[in-house]
Amino acid sequence: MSTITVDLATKKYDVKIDNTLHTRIGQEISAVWSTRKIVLLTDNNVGPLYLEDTSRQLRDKGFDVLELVVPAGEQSKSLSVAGDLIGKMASAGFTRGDGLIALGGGVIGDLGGVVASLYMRGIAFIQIATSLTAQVDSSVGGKTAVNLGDTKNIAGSFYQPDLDLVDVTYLDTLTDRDLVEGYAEVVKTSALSDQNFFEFTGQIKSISDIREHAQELSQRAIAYKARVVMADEKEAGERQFLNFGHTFGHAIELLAHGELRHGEAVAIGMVAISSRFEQNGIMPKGMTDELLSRLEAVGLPTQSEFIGTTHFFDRLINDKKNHGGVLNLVALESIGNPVIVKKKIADMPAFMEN
Ligand SMILES: NC(=O)c1ccc[n+]([C@@H]2O[C@H](COP(=O)([O-])OP(=O)(O)OC[C@H]3O[C@@H](n4cnc5c(N)ncnc54)[C@H](O)[C@@H]3O)[C@@H](O)[C@H]2O)c1
Ligand SMILES: O=C(O)C(=O)C[C@@H](O)[C@H](O)[C@H](O)COP(=O)(O)O
Ligand SMILES: [Zn+2]
Repeated sequence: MSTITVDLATKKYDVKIDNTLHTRIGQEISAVWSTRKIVLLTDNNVGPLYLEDTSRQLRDKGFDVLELVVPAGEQSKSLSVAGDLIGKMASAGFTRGDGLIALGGGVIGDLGGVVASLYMRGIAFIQIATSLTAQVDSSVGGKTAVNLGDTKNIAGSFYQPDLDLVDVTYLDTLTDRDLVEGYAEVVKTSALSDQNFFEFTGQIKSISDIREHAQELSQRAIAYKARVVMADEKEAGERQFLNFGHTFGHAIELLAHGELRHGEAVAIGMVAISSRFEQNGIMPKGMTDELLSRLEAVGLPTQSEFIGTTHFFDRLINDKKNHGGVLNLVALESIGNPVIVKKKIADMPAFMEN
């Protein structure tokens, strides 16, 4: 088992990575939580696969489990779904000393984090990450959020879990499309992190390579993300780097109205911003091709007809790196050396053309 500790000013928790954790859920959770009422939140894809066994393990340790299941997919990251869950918890008599466990991918983690942070102004929270996106990225670092209309992650909080369990065995039941989506975040992290990690993603040539190396990819991605989050929990500075490809990615994700997964949109966003910065001399020649080869090797999309449209530019205003009409865009001076480049939103159409 490998353990990466996220040590923050007000909270310290472990991310445990091991392929036997799914058999030891009760043991791992009872080691950090006293017996209490628990919401076990999942979606209707993960539920039929893992809810019964997870619930049983928790009950065997004396926890009182309320299973709550939402429809799978981004649509469940909404204030109305969060409100519905909070209502169900209140009806079931949940109190401040109780807890919520998110058993699922990034949607369940982000939604569960919002609910845990709002219920009675905050109850204890644990993540069991079942998708690659959740394992390599979303379950670590405490960003929680729901979407509102056509704005992505607009309502949320920084709310750290007490424990994060990452077991790659769960990926056996994940579809290739959902696996590959998560891999886009791994490519992102490897480029931000260091040459050695970037060379490692350069050796991943197929979906079966991702599956074979999932645990090492997770360990490396989590180690990098944990370091960044420990240095800048609330995204005042270097945590913005984790948003590489996301300013364009989130805009494309929304304009695609559910046709693109988050990671797919991020793949397109990384390529689009890199090729602009490469042409402007901010990123070195050849780096966009390096990213492209990694993304294309596993079949990720790398282009979108939405880029450069009026709707696309309109969406940039909701980026959290928009400070008074100036965007903090993430570029890479070299692998392992991300930088922030400031651009006025009003100048973005010209930036994309020249
Ligand atoms: N908080 C963060 O730091 C952060 C980071 C990255 C992404 N995100 C968010 O995460 C979301 C994307 O995450 P995702 O790709 O995990 O999406 P998701 O949670 O929708 O999971 C993708 C699909 O896989 C299914 N699934 C999950 N685990 C499974 C398993 N083990 N077996 C079978 N099916 C399984 C889900 O039911 C869903 O249909 C987006 O909303 C994105 O904005 C958040
Ligand atoms: O953890 C972070 O910080 C990230 O930015 C990770 C991203 O991969 C993730 O998609 C995040 O949810 C984006 O957040 P937002 O602040 O741009 O909404
Ligand atoms: Zn992301």
